[in-house]
Amino acid sequence: MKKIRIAIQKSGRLNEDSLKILKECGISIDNGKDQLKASSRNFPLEVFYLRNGDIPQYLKDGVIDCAIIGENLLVEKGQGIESVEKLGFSKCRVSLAVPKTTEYSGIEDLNGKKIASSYPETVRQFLEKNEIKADIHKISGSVEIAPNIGLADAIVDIVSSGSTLFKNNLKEVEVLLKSEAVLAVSPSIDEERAALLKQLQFRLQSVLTARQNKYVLMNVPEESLKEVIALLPGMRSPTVLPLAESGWHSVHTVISEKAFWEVIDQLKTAGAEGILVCPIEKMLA
Ligand SMILES: Nc1ncnc2c1ncn2[C@@H]1O[C@H](COP(=O)(O)OP(=O)(O)OP(=O)(O)O)[C@@H](O)[C@H]1O
Ligand SMILES: O=P(O)(O)OC[C@H]1O[C@H](OP(=O)(O)OP(=O)(O)O)[C@H](O)[C@@H]1O
Ligand SMILES: [Mg+2]
Repeated sequence: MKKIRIAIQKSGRLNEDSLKILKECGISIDNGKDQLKASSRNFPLEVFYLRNGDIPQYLKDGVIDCAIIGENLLVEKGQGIESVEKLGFSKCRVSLAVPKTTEYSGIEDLNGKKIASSYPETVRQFLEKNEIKADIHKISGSVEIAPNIGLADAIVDIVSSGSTLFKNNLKEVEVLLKSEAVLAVSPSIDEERAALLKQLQFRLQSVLTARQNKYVLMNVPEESLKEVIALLPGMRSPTVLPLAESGWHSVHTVISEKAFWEVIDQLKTAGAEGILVCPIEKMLA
């Protein structure tokens, strides 16, 4: 039986969360230190530990079937590679920044300027779309230093908290794209492995949905029951069980975390007490 070959980043921003999500999918990986390839004991899967930046080419060549990579790389190097699942971690944006002291009134200001970036293709597409003629200077790291040493007038790089820009006296003026970790698939995946990919996706979806939802339990007096149930944006409808003390009920439901914080005060006002919020491990459609 064939195994599906998945690439994850060897070390860096994506490594830990990629291994974590596979583990939550119930996939155990025999992971020796400094190993570049490992197999799963309980799922027909082989893991290849590679540089994030090299992964799109491996996918195109068909030597791996799928990978967890930053979505931004698909714009840079991923023509023909499909992203089949957003994974919700490593959220960032690719932005253009200029020195704080530069007066910036709009994209036209970039005409004739020099832009340093590790993502030249992303910059090229952005300039072409906006009909700007500027020089692109490719550097592979420490991009934020470029304007300070006179190498460029602007930079395009990844921004998350913005603290690297801040420390280098730069300001973010354009967001080129937003990114998060995704499951990307080789255009030449075969049928047998595509079926395994579907199984993997099903597991990933159940983990991702579970992460976004909470199991909520609360005690509700008889007179508040109708009002509380009306407030709950549940899946189908909540479970209502009697408490040992008469006139009281235990109400159980699943709520998306965001929605929960919106209704919590209303639930308390309506008479709900002893509200417990528990994580869900898996949620199957
Ligand atoms: N500061 C950040 N916050 C959130 N996500 C980030 C941040 N920096 C990068 N990322 C995301 O994580 C991915 C991997 O970034 P990282 O810097 O670890 O690797 P890389 O520079 O692409 O390197 P390599 O090719 O060496 O593996 C990026 O493509 C991007 O999608
Ligand atoms: O907005 P912030 O939260 O400051 O994050 C942005 C920084 O994070 C990334 O670098 P990373 O730390 O991955 O180092 P690298 O350049 O060695 O990849 C990116 O290249 C920025 O420099
Ligand atoms: Mg980086």
